Amino acid sequence: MATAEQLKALLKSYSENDEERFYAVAMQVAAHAARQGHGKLAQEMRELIDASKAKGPKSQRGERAPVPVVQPRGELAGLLSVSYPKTRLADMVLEPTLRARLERILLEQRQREKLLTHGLAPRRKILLVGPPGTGKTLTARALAGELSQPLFAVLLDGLITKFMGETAAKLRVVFDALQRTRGVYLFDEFDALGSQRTSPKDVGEIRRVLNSFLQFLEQDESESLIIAATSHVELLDRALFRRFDDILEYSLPDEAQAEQLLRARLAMLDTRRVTWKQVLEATRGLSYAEIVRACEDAAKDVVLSDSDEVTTRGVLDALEARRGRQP
Ligand SMILES: Nc1ncnc2c1ncn2[C@@H]1O[C@H](COP(=O)(O)OP(=O)(O)OP(=O)(O)O)[C@@H](O)[C@H]1O
Repeated sequence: MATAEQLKALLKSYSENDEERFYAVAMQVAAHAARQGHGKLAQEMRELIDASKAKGPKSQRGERAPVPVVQPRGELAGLLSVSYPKTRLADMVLEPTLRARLERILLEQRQREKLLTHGLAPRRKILLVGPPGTGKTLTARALAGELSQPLFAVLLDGLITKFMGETAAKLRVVFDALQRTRGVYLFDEFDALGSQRTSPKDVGEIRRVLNSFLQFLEQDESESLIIAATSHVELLDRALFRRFDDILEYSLPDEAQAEQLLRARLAMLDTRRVTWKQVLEATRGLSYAEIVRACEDAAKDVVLSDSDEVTTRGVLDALEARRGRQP
């Protein structure tokens, strides 16, 4: 029989439409069955997998692909990119206070009518701060997924450099869209916009852009959730902070969080012989994103060597290789 972890991984890859992972886990289940002496069952499973694969990717089988409900057009197309994430908060490893605060935002969003009838406004303007790879973008995806709303990523680079001189006008276009189409709007790498007014690099343009942004943010009474994310909180002008309903801080994972992440990402493989203590020590100083990539590398090595057993050495090497890539 498949292990509980394998079943979980199977269900997760199915719900995320990750066909490749689904087949990989299914093959692991078959291998597991074979090792347990259920050769016939294992063979049947492999045949079912091969038959399904032979039909080609599901997305190309003439089945209806999900049709995006909204697609930015015209001027907006260069300013917003839309996606419809299926991510849930439960997919993230989060420090308990942070999880509670995100759940609070969701609760207020879900109960907005109730709050509004009592003259109360739900939290809507959120600032996320913390080092790269700690889940700020993933949070925006999870909030959109939980609320079944589209995620609009604001293309800040385009906004500032491409339309130099017209940036405030472009910002207005974004805020108009935000009013018209309810969704989760992510201003990622927000520091590009909100750099300190006194910074030497800071010429008039950035200051004007920042001021317009602050004004738009303040005036905005839409139903959309506005999320600004930055890895450089020190670059932000303090004046920005009071315009947000909530400021959430992200940090690198501690050992318990790293373990949760590693176990979840290696769930489709056999990790029974891994010495977690040693592995966890090696995760120190790495971000969630780096640990996830190390898991992918370690898992690929296992699969490519026709095994399903993760070794301590394998994970340590993958983590070390990721650390080597740090700037
Ligand atoms: N808290 C987390 N729980 C689970 N996975 C995570 C978490 N944080 C990051 N990841 C993994 O790392 C990837 C990159 O994370 P994300 O883009 O959200 O980081 P970020 O904080 O927005 O970084 P940046 O500042 O570089 O944009 C995610 O897609 C996910 O695979």
